[in-house]
Amino acid sequence: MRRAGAATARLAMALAPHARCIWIACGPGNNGGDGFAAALELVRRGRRVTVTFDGDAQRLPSDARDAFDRLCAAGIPIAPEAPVHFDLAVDALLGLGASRAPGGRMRDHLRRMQTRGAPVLAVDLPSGLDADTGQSSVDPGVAGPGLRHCLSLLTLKPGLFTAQGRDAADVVWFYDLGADRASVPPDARLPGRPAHASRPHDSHKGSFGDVAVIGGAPGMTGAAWLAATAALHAGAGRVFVGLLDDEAPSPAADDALMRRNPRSLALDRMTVVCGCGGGTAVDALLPEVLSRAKSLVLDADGLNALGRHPGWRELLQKRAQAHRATVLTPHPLEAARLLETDTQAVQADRLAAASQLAHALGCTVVLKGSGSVIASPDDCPRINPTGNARLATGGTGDVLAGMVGAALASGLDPQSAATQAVWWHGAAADGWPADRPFSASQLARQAGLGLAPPA
Ligand SMILES: NC(=O)C1=CN([C@@H]2O[C@H](COP(=O)(O)OP(=O)(O)OC[C@H]3O[C@@H](n4cnc5c(N)ncnc54)[C@H](O)[C@@H]3O)[C@@H](O)[C@H]2O)[C@@H](O)CC1
Ligand SMILES: Nc1ncnc2c1ncn2[C@@H]1O[C@H](COP(=O)(O)OP(=O)(O)O)[C@@H](O)[C@H]1O
Repeated sequence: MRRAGAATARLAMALAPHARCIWIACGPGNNGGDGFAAALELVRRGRRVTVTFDGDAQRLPSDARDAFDRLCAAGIPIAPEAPVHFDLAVDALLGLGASRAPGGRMRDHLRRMQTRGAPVLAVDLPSGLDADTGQSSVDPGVAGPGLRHCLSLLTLKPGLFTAQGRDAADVVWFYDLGADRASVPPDARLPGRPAHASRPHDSHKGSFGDVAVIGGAPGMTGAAWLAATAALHAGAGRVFVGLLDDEAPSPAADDALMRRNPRSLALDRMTVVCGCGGGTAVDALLPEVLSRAKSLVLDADGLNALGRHPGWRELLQKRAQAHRATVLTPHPLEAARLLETDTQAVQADRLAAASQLAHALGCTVVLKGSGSVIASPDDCPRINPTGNARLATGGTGDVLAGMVGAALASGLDPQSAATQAVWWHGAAADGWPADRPFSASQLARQAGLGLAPPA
């Protein structure tokens, strides 16, 4: 606890070096104890603190009680009220032990921290955030840049990076408390920037694979063109578009895209991206696609078709037995349909939902949304750390499907292809110039990414 307190104090001083008042809001458990220890350290270093305590000193766990006693012995009072002005707030109300939504004075304190415009540093976890799932019992609201920080102790928690976690925690710092946890298996991994490998000079378009996009039913052809454009810009060798609307004209998209009758495609030799704007028309082709595609990305209406025809899931299992790569890219509603549940249940535990689907269907699953989860049957799930709410606009999922297709076509295994494509897709949105309008069609042309070529 002393180490946690000292680390919190150091970070507080770095975040607000000229703070005239640091408010430390302490709760009834060891998270509060970390707050007491931080307050003591800050006072030792000459900082002015106001400490509030929402709990009962007689019922503090022993380490927290020690820290509380040391604070009292140093003559640091517990303030009856939160300060009117503060330059930094330290949220040490609830950490891992939060068992219900904060109420009463604790809730008022959290609201005060969120609305005063001063930065907030949460110790270990933002109060009310579930460490495993990223569900928050407190509305995290929206904060400006640099206003929310979380110092995660001992381990990084999955909930900081998915669902509501990214809004609640925002900037995540990590201190391992000096403990060696190398032997503890992780619940999830955070992928870093994928390796940037250059293409060998001695390569040709056949070296990077063929992608065929099958989708684009009447009125929805744009989705298929978006996926195809993204696949092309992401580096696929050749990209074919098999529209389900025979009559639709080809837009003035990239000239390099090749239009084909979807029934004439050599599926066995291609990476097929199926479902983008497919409507129910995709149903007529899906069994053949599932049976024959060399590798497959199933998105949108392809996933919905699978929900309507549970018998076709067997074809996915057969693909797995034949070691044919398959990646499903559901958003939470599509995942809910496949799991026969609702969106709320999927969002309540995104890691579990993605893993359950991956196991049930024997393929890699990308559960999209803030902190996309990538799960494969026999691998630790990944939580993608890139991306932002710019992506919350129509068509960006089609772009992702095309990017995953290009990555698979280049020879990457499904888990790596999905992880790398999701990473670059998010990174493109993160690096988007503030003065440039964002749209899925613009994004599709930025899909040129650092996808590593096959080993
Ligand atoms: N190995 C560890 O577990 C470590 C724990 N540390 C700290 O200890 C924290 C966990 O401590 P605790 O397990 O004591 O848990 P917390 O400090 O999160 O709180 C648990 C207490 O809060 C009460 N409580 C739960 N929900 C409440 C609500 N909504 N309103 C009011 N009271 C509520 C519980 O009845 C219990 O008394 C970590 O988050 C971290 O800050 C760190 O010092 C580092 C090491
Ligand atoms: N708030 C957000 N933060 C990060 N990524 C997001 C956010 N909203 C959407 N995305 C990403 O944008 C894409 C949207 O996909 P999807 O919902 O299928 O849209 P569409 O069907 O319109 O193409 C996904 O990759 C998703 O992860």
